[in-house]
Amino acid sequence: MLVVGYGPVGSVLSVLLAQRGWRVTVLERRRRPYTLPRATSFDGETARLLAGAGIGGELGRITEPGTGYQWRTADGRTLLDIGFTTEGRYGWPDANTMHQPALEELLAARAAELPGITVLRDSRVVDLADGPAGVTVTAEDDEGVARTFRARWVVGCDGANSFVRDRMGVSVTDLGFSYEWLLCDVELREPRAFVPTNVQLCDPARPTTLVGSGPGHRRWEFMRLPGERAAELNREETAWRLLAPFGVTPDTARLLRSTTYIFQARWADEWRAGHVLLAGDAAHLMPPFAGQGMCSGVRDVVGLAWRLDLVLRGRAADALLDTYTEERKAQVRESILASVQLGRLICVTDPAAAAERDATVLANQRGRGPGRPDPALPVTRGLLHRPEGADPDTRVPPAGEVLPHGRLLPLSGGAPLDDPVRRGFVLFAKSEAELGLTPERLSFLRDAGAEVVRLWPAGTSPDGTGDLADAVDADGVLRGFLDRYGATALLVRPDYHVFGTAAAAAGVAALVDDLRTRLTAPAPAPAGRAG
Ligand SMILES: O=C(O)/C=C/c1cccc(O)c1
Repeated sequence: MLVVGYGPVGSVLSVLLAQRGWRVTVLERRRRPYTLPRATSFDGETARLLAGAGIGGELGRITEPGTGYQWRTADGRTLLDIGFTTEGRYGWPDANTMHQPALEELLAARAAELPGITVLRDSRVVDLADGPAGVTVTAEDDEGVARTFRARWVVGCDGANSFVRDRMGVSVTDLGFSYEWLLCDVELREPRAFVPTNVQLCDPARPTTLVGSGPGHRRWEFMRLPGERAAELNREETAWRLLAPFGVTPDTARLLRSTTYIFQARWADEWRAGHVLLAGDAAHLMPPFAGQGMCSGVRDVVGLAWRLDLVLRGRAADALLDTYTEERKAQVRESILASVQLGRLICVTDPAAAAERDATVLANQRGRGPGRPDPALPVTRGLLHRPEGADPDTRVPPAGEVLPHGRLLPLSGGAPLDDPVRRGFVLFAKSEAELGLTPERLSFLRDAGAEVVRLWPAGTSPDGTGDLADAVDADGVLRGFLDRYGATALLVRPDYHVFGTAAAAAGVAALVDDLRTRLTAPAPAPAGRAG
């Protein structure tokens, strides 16, 4: 496996593959880790996915939970007020602010613990050729010395200006929604409270964003006004002048960086061409207003890692990788559209248009403003179970939904068990459910790396084997989820999206058989596929 790019997305992918026993070479063009922040936070579902990369124990140290996200008019009225909880649906705070270099350090340390990951810095990919058996990649160092690599699969996590994407020759859909902002990252010299953590000042005189970015760090973002020159904004004096009204001066803060950045709203139309795949910013870019850029990249590689693992182990056909583009592109498109919608409300510099926006939002408000998109969007197409007779283009809930976090306790009591979903597919079934799984179906599940976990009601202490196959659903979350859908069993994918549910033994058999069919189905027809 070869990964191009060693930002958070490339490192999470490398770790997830190495955890599954694969050798991964990473080619990174920078000589040294990039020490400046880009993303400032990740949501609770992304935190759970990052924990799956083995850094859950350390996330609390490098993050600070966000308390909320408030939008204010120029005269201080509240347009939107979203509270974040520290006990989110996915077992982590809803919003986790961070200093990105700290996250990257954590991931690099995790990668170093694992055998199988080789990170080659100062390696700029200059050529890439796909063939029937795999990909040949050439990289050059700063002196122009070239090295050639061969890999069965290559994943381009090489950012907005992705070489891999360009070489794949895929088209890009660009919504043309783009503004330039000045980003000022500061380290505060003294602790200071900001309530809520994230604020949008919807002032047409200067749309401004204030966000937390991890312990001791914050970011201010200032929109470039019509007629204002980027070169003027890019001066350090400008940053200090704009920060001063917020009490941020050289006496109170250190300016880590100030730079302008033009956000965009676009996605690659194909994320796979033959043995080459895309993830993260190489595949999509979005405005920052819902805090979903990096989170989407992490979701990409979580969805990719388990698919690649099954394909590499010969348990799934290559065609499974086409469901990656199908699912992720649809999800990311929703996140981009939602972020653009927020951006259209924020990036307003005409006072009359701003007054009209304020009046409209306030009139419609009744406690609700323009909503933050639910970060954990369901998968709506791709690798999902559809009961017999169901419309093949329609999702049947809860298929596709993201499973909430449920604490599992060992039958003998004691500390919660490690989350089994991190390791692969899991068939969760109520302890009293008749599963009727034949040895042949059980053997398919085992070969696919799937576990079967019988869920006992909270408060019970039944006799059992005491292993992971039996667990107490400590807070009733998972059994409650099953009850909501009238199900006795559910098959969840390694990315926590529900594959499907069943209400009786026949349904469980159908669920397992459908998974097998979908994993092993060959690609329909090669026509029209690049690569
Ligand atoms: O986490 C959120 O909901 C929003 C984060 C955000 C908003 C605006 C600009 C940013 O850089 C981050």
